[in-house]
Amino acid sequence: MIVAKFGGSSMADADQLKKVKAILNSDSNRQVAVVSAAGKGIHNPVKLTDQLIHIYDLIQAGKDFSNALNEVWQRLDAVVEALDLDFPIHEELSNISKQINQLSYAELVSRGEYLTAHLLASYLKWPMIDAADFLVINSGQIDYQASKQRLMNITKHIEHCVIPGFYGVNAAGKIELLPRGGGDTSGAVVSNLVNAACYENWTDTNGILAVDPRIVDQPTKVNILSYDELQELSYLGVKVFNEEAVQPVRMKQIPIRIMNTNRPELGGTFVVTDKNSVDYKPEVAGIAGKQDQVILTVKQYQLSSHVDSVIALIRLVNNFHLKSTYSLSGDSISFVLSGVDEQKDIQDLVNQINANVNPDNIHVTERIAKVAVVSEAFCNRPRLVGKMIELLEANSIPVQQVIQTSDDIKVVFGVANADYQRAIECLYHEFFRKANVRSMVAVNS
Ligand SMILES: Nc1ncnc2c1ncn2[C@@H]1O[C@H](COP(=O)(O)OP(=O)(O)O)[C@@H](O)[C@H]1O
Ligand SMILES: N[C@@H](CC(=O)OP(=O)(O)O)C(=O)O
Repeated sequence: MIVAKFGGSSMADADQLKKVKAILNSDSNRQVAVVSAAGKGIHNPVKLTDQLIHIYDLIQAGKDFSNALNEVWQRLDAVVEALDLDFPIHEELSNISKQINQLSYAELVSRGEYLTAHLLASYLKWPMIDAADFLVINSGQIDYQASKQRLMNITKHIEHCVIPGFYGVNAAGKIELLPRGGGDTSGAVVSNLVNAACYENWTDTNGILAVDPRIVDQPTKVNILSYDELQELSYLGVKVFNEEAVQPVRMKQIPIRIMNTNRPELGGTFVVTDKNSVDYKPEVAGIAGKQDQVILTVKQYQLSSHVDSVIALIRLVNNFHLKSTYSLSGDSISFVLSGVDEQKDIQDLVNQINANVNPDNIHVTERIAKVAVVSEAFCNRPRLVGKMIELLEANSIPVQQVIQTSDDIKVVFGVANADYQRAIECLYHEFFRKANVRSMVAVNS
């Protein structure tokens, strides 16, 4: 059995739903479709989820929300009309309208996936199984045992179904949302619950691309990834696959395929349980990054042997809820921090470190971009990092910091914000464009 998750871009309008139907019908193993709320598309510049959040905000502010609500209704109605569905959309919408002032944030926002799933189910003539009837989420944690039991009870005699992603139900019986982008996690959890042979994730790019397509025009697609590589790239912000969606499928060693709903023939990115079983292994799996990072280096004589100080430092950084990567050497620890909005934050953190750990020295470098290269090859190609630094410096991009994680899967280079784009282009050119030419020459000779 294949679980196919379709992201918002695949559910954006009637034309997209036609493509989804063709994909599902082209393989009889695709028995479960997990869907996100209608996303951005040619006719709709705003995601349905964001439209519903806007309505909730208007209600809370006591403002008129009738126009915003009308836009949502028209959008959904247009799909029903175009596909000639017999789903009672007006009844559903008027039920929601009647109680809209009493709905919680999660109840209102989850109606995006709920209604979108109903539209697809009606189009396919498959049953729709509401995630609120089986997916148990307590404070963000999935209860696999309870969810499996409930799902098995519902699906005993069902061959196909459509399931809305992004939400479930908590112990108190209330709708609970996953974090934004959580549709990927729903698809992964359902794959786990039904022991899927494959988890397909359908989106609007040709798979995982070697770099963000907003930085490099039409980057090459990555054909094969390991779970670790995918997890790292997702953690680094490769938006196409949610970081939290890796673990549920990894637990059961279910392969993942990330594919383009608009170009299914391209085959997408395949995430395999054992990358060693595959012949073609490029040096680098992907490149990702972010600007406006802060590097915080704390120096103290023989720091690495003072475990209490190291733990205290990590805890202090965590208390600030900043996303961080760190590397520890004999006398110092360096953190690359994301999400530092205010100068005040960093000063508070420095003050707390001084008060609690009293180190020899603290050094802060701001306006840094992190450029992260993900590759399983780092562990057996130790000179690869040096080659990358030489390449950047030969292109007049000074590398201010290098952090290599202890699992040898990722190297993060700190460069000036102004050099961000060029650093990514330069690494991409060397490890993907030139590598492609090299492999073509090898094949042809
Ligand atoms: N390395 C990358 N590979 C593929 N897509 C990426 C990458 N980095 C950023 N993206 C962006 O992620 C988007 C897809 O993610 P998302 O909007 O969540 O899709 P969906 O609506 O299908 O769930 C792409 O349109 C692309 O702009
Ligand atoms: N609709 C939700 C959940 C989701 O995963 O959407 P998408 O698959 O379009 O990223 C959101 O916008 O966050």
